[in-house]
Amino acid sequence: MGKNIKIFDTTLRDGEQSPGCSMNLQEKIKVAKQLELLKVDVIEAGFAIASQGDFNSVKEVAQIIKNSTVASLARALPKDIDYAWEAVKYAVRPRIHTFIATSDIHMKHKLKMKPEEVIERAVAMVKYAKKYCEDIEFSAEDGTRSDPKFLAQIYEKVIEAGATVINIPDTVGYTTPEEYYEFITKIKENTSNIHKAEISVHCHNDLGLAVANTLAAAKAGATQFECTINGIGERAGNAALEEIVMAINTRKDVLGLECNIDTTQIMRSSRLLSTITGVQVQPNKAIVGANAFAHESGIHQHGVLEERSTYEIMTPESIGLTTNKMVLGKHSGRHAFNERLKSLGYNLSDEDLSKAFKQFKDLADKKKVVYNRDIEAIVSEEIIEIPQTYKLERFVINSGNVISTTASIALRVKDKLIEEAMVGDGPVDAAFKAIEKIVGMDIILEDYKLHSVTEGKDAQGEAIVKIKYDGKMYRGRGLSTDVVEASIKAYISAVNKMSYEIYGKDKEEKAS
Ligand SMILES: CC(=O)SCCNC(=O)CCNC(=O)[C@H](O)C(C)(C)COP(=O)(O)OP(=O)(O)OC[C@H]1O[C@@H](n2cnc3c(N)ncnc32)[C@H](O)[C@@H]1OP(=O)(O)O
Ligand SMILES: CC(C)C(=O)C(=O)O
Repeated sequence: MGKNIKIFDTTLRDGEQSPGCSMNLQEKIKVAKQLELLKVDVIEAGFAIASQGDFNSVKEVAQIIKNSTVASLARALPKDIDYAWEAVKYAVRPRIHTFIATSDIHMKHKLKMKPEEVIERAVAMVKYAKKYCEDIEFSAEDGTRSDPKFLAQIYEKVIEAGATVINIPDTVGYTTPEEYYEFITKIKENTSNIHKAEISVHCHNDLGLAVANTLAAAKAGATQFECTINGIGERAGNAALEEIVMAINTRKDVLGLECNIDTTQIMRSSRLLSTITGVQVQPNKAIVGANAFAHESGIHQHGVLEERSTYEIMTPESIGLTTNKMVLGKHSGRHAFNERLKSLGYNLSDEDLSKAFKQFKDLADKKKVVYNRDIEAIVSEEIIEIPQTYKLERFVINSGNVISTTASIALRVKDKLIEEAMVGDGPVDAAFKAIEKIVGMDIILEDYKLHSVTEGKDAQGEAIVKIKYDGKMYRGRGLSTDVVEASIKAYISAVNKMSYEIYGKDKEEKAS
């Protein structure tokens, strides 16, 4: 059994302070319901005095949420506390969270208050809030840049006044894990009644240390972690809930912690928030980024296919994903490629697999990601058993809006290289004419279609060509990121079918 950590989610308050992340009432309710499903211990639903909208949101969330404590932030001012209470009083478990800055820089320049006045105000406001509500959290804003002796004094007094939770925030994301651990330890040593309150930490990510600092604080005795979904929040954001929680669960052995979160709701929570705010998480974001459970390199893919734990320290299922992702690209290997083929219903012989794999690698050199449709296209080309009587050796297109288009095509027919150049109405027409000349037969082009088989600028173009000869129709298909090449390949593929049909097995001799 590890030490139980309470998860205090402030997505709806500090998270909403992220530029571009404000949410309306309905959106806040949706997020709050999801946070309840996630089983967070505390939902900080807003800053009730900030606006009528924030007040209404905190109040509605307080009315709806049954299983989590619902808190509102309040400055150390009676009017703020009145608003906070008016909004949270409907909750099954209401909390007023009041704060005042304690660093010299904030007291002098922002509050314009002396340290004694700050202590006096903090105590008075905790007492004021306590008249309304049993559960009072007190935060010393800019805690980590405050004098720890002064902090110990203020915490001692607010606990005496009735604070049930004391928060030691790293408001500007300034501390480091070891320093934070020592800082909290010092405060504990100098606050005689600290055992009567829960110690909370609230870390910002200005140096990218928010999660590390939060976890280090647990060692010093913190039992409440403040965090947000996707790590949103003021400036560089807050400690990310999903990272904290998965660290707790995955490294129980070293951290010795546990929490009540239903981790299978993590992905859903992350996506809901992104959908609502329109702010997507970066692909390489820990836990919830699109690449967090994706493998592209052959060596990794092979390892994961053999045994997932070779490269996955947690399962995708544990955060609510159905599966990991094998991304096929230029770093992928044969194992992953073959696995994908099998999942697509193809069981290729070793020889066919080698051919298809070579084509796949060639394609992957040109495209960032190779999709299932690309693979299907490659395989259906590879497994065609029609002999390649005519093979494309090279082509050159000379085109422009002030010259006639010329296509020069070189085809290998057995051991001969035959090259022809023709003028046409555009590159495809010219190329088809040049091929027809090489083949030396009166071929009728019945149909020609071109479309993209995958997405993006680097999509593969698929050309379908239907030719007619002697009353019979032959269909060919060509693929390439270059649409002219796709068209030429399609035409040659149709010609090869025609040639096979006409000349039979000794077609190569006859055709040449
Ligand atoms: C670290 C944090 O994340 S703290 C939370 C930050 N979040 C927000 O500020 C979002 C919501 N804020 C707001 O909507 C507004 O700032 C309000 C409604 C709270 C206050 O608005 P205004 O009255 O217009 O004041 P304004 O924001 O310009 O200035 C802040 C005032 O609060 C005072 N103040 C700041 N913190 C505290 C505090 N903890 N306790 C008491 N007073 C405080 C400042 O000294 C300043 O006082 P002054 O107006 O007498 O000079
Ligand atoms: C109000 C406090 C907890 C805060 O948001 C901070 O210090 O960053």
